[in-house]
Amino acid sequence: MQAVRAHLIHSPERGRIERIEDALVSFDAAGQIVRVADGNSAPANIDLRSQGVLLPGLVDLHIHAPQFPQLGTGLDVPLEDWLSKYTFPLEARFADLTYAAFVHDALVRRLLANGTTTAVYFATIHGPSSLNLAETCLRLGQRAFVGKVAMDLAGACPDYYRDSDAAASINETADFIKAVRAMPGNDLVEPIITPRFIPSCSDDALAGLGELAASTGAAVQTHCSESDWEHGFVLNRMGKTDASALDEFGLLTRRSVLAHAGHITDADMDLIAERGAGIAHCPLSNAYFGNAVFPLRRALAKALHIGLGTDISGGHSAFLLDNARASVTASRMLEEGVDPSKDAANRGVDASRIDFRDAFYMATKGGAEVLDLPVGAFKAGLQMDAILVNLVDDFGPVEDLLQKIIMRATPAEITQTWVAGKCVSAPMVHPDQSV
Ligand SMILES: Nc1nc2[nH]cnc2c(=O)[nH]1
Repeated sequence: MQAVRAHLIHSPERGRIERIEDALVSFDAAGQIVRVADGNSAPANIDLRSQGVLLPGLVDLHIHAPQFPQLGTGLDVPLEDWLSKYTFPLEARFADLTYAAFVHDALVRRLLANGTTTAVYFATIHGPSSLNLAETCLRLGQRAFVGKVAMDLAGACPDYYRDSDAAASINETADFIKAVRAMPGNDLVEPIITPRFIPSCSDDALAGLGELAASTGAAVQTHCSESDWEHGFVLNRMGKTDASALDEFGLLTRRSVLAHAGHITDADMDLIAERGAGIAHCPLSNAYFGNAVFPLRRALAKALHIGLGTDISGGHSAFLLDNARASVTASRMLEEGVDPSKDAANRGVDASRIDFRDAFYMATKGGAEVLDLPVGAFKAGLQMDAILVNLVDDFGPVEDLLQKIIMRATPAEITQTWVAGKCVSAPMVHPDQSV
């Protein structure tokens, strides 16, 4: 048993923030929290009270690992052109395992340093590079879901970057699920079935992957109603929306993560809520590719499971808190409207704003709920996944600390990252002093 003494802030339920001054968090060898008690109730192994405040680790629901090399660039064209101009050529380079391993190592270290304790990844179409990403997460101690990307539709995908046919998409995904589950000592990484999006997959591939989800119980991730083009393309091909088509293919389950979902209808929201599927809200990426602002508050009011995603590299930041604050900003723009030539009364959508409390919940416990993972708060039975935040230039009352962290903390102010009871990143600590 280990015990960490620290000041804590968490949001065990949406809308409720709890600050616990001087707590003792005790956890077992598997990282499971056994007790949260008063700071002086028992001896501590580590005392972090003078070094900042401990928050639950950040849960990033949507990352394209192979797009890390182009982070911050290429956002000058719409989604459909961005894929063929920049993204497919870059992802195709991951056939080279040496290159893939180099990028994966850099990315996972960067995300851990930025406080991402749980990451949901799209890898590439290649089995070996996808498995290398899963191995990298396990080696560096990041909790993760990793998906080998399935995309087989000739004409929609370039010949140099696609699965040879539907059977290859299905069989290679099945092999990948087995390989990840068989990684020695794997208690952190799960495979996730990953049809890229409906436009790049044949009906046969989607149906086969849906059957695989049922037979393996694996989680599912895909893009859903992301942009006008994508939403319209699916309506045209399927005669229905992404959400209802995914449902018919068996791909809309309690274990599904739908990225973006900016154009879902009210009926889609009801269906997603009924299935218990979750949404990865990616406000930075949506500003470039989404053509609209996701009606987040309306979706939260329907009790959908919603967390946040960086969408590296559709979003230009590898720091989830940049998306937390962007979710607040985007909601304010939706509420107020964006076109000053319209009069104020008709400019925006009433009752759309969220604030830092909702953003904090989505970045932590909300993301955990989407994944049905025992993380996201400090409570007996949950895992000890946490970040130590040491805000510099903090002069105000302690009541404002969380708001300041959510709205303006930098990656450098995240000074330790803990996953499953182990400190896996302490970028500001000299190796000689590491815990
Ligand atoms: N943002 C984003 N949307 C997609 N839709 C299909 N592929 C992608 C991708 O790589 N990024």
